Amino acid sequence: MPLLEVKDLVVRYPSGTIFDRLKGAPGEVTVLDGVSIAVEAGETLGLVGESGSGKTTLGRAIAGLAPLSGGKIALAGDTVTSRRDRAWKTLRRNVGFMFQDPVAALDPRMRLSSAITEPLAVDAGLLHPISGRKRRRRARELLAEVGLTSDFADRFPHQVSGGQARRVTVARALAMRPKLVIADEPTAGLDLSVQGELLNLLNAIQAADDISFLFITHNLAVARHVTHRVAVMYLGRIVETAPTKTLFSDPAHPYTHALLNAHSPGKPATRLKGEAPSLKIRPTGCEFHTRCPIARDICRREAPPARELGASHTVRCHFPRGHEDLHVEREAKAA
Ligand SMILES: Nc1ncnc2c1ncn2[C@@H]1O[C@H](COP(=O)(O)OP(=O)(O)OP(=O)(O)O)[C@@H](O)[C@H]1O
Repeated sequence: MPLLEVKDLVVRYPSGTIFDRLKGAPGEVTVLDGVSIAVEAGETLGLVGESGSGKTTLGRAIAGLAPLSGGKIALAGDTVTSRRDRAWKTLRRNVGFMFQDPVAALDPRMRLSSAITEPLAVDAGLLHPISGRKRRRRARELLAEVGLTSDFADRFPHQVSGGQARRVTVARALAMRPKLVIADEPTAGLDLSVQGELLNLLNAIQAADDISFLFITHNLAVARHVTHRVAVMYLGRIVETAPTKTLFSDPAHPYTHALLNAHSPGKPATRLKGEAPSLKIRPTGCEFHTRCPIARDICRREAPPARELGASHTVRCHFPRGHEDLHVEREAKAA
């Protein structure tokens, strides 16, 4: 059984004003549309895709920070389908979240010892508050775990560098001794040497405690370096999942292929051709057909089901690259 299993997850947010709704516009936008992923204990699953594809929303939903409109999240066998479930609290405890912007995530008036141990205080609640002494002791332990000296406990967020702030967010994510850490763009904005140090730290933490990571990143070179498997998101859906080596050597989905081409090693990253459609007006059939170089009629009509291409390799495409035998089957069905 995987540590984390997400099945058919749907997240919708209210959208538009009441006047838009009176004019017939939909009152909500579907940000995640039937997402399924699994993460094994001690595994790092990368989550890649263009900006706006829903990566952060998926991370937040798994950490219990976004409303669930459908589907389920199971962590170590405990299933959550809504915030009212008893297991939701267990989920919050067992999933640590490293926010994308560490400086914005830390309260500028809060000393780092309080910021790091805030999840403990929130979990303990007002009825059984955790003592200040315990919090300071745990803060010192956590600072040591992320390679910062205990004098950081008394500092404020503006008194630390970008790399140190990232370490503070790692410490905070580890406060509850989670089984899974969601790292949202953990290396963004860091220079190469600091990036390397942070990745080494995450690697050491994983090796010591068998923690699993969901590693959200734009940086495909980093994803290739640190992940065991990668899931590719497009418009709120997972379009391909594969072991990292397979994904980079034999991408099967035309979107994955385009994404890798836009991020060729040694060249500056380029934007993909065409604009991603709005979440409010989802294309019919395959969501990628409006930008896909090989789209055919069936792609405009029918959403492709998830298909197994090999060990842990799944794709949602009627005509996966390198699997022409499956194309024949699709074409015969279309005819
Ligand atoms: N609270 C919200 N209410 C309405 N729409 C939202 C909300 N949160 C996210 N969205 C929308 O959901 C979509 C996906 O956003 P999300 O931040 O999850 O994408 P992302 O892939 O993480 O992008 P980035 O890489 O830029 O962080 C975006 O169109 C965003 O505007």
